[in-house]
Amino acid sequence: MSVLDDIIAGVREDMAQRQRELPLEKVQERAAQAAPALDAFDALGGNDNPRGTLRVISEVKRSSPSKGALAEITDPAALAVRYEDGGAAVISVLTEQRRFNGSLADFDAVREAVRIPLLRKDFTVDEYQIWEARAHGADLVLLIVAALDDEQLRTFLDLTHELGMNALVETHTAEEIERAAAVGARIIGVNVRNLKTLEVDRSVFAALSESIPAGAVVIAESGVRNTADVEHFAANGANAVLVGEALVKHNDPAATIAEFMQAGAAAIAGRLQASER
Ligand SMILES: O=C(O)c1ccccc1NCC(=O)[C@H](O)[C@H](O)COP(=O)(O)O
Repeated sequence: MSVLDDIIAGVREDMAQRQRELPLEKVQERAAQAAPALDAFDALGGNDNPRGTLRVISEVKRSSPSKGALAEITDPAALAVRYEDGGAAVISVLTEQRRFNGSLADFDAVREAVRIPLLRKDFTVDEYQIWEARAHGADLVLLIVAALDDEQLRTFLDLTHELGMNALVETHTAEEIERAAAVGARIIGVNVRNLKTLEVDRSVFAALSESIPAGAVVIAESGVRNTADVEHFAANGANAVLVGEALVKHNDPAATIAEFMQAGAAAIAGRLQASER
C-alpha cells in the first residue's frame, strides 16, 4: 500500500465517523447558511494579464508523513494572521488528523481570524467533504488527481464550482495534467513531492509546467526552502507557490512570505522580458 493509499484509508474511516455524527443533509443546511465563498482564482492572479506577481499560499501544517512533527502551532489563528500580514494570497489549513495533526477546528479558528481565501487541505474522496468544506467557510478545496478516477474528478470539480468555490487540482505527472485539463481545472498544482513515495524532486515542476493549459493558474507545491527555490519555480512558470514547512518553522513567517513574493516577482519579470525578446 502506498503512503497516499494509507492516508486515504484513514481519511475514509474518520469521515464515516463524522457522517454518523452529522449526516449530509445537516451539512448541506450549514453550507447554505455560510457566507459566500471568496474568489480564490482572482486572489491567485487568475484574472491578471500578464501575471507579474508571485503569490504565496501559506500552509498551517503541524506534522507530515515525510517529516513527522514540524511545529507545535498552539494557536493556528495567530499564525494565520501573521501569514495574512505578510501578504499571503491564500491560506491552506490541513484538516487531516492522523498524519498531519490537523482538524476542522483549526480551520474554523483560522476562518474567524482572516479575511483572505482559505483552502481546506485534505484528501478529498467523497462529495461529503466538499459540502463540509463549504459549511466551514472554505473558498478552495484540494482535488488530488492521483486519488480520483475521471468520473470523480469531474463530479467533484463541478460540485465545487456549483457551491461557488474553486479547486486546487493537484498533479504530479504529464498524464495527470491532461486529466486535470480535460475536466476544466482552472487552478492546477504540480506537487514536486511524490505522494506515493514521499520523494521530493524539484525538477518535476519545470518538466511539467509548460503542459498546463494557458488560462489556468499554475501552482508549484511543496519543497520550497528559500528564495532560490521560489525563483526557480517562478522562472519556470509558477504563478504561486504553496509553502508549509519553511513557514511553520520560521520565527518570522510574515517576513519570509514578503521575501518570497519579492524574489518571485523578480524572476517572473525576467521570464516576461525573455519572452518579449
Ligand atoms: O508533506 C508530506 O509529507 C505529505 C505526504 C503525503 C501527502 C501529502 C503531503 N503533504 C501535503 C502537501 O502537499 C504539502 O503539505 C504542501 O505542498 C507543503 O509542502 P512543504 O512546503 O514541503 O511543507
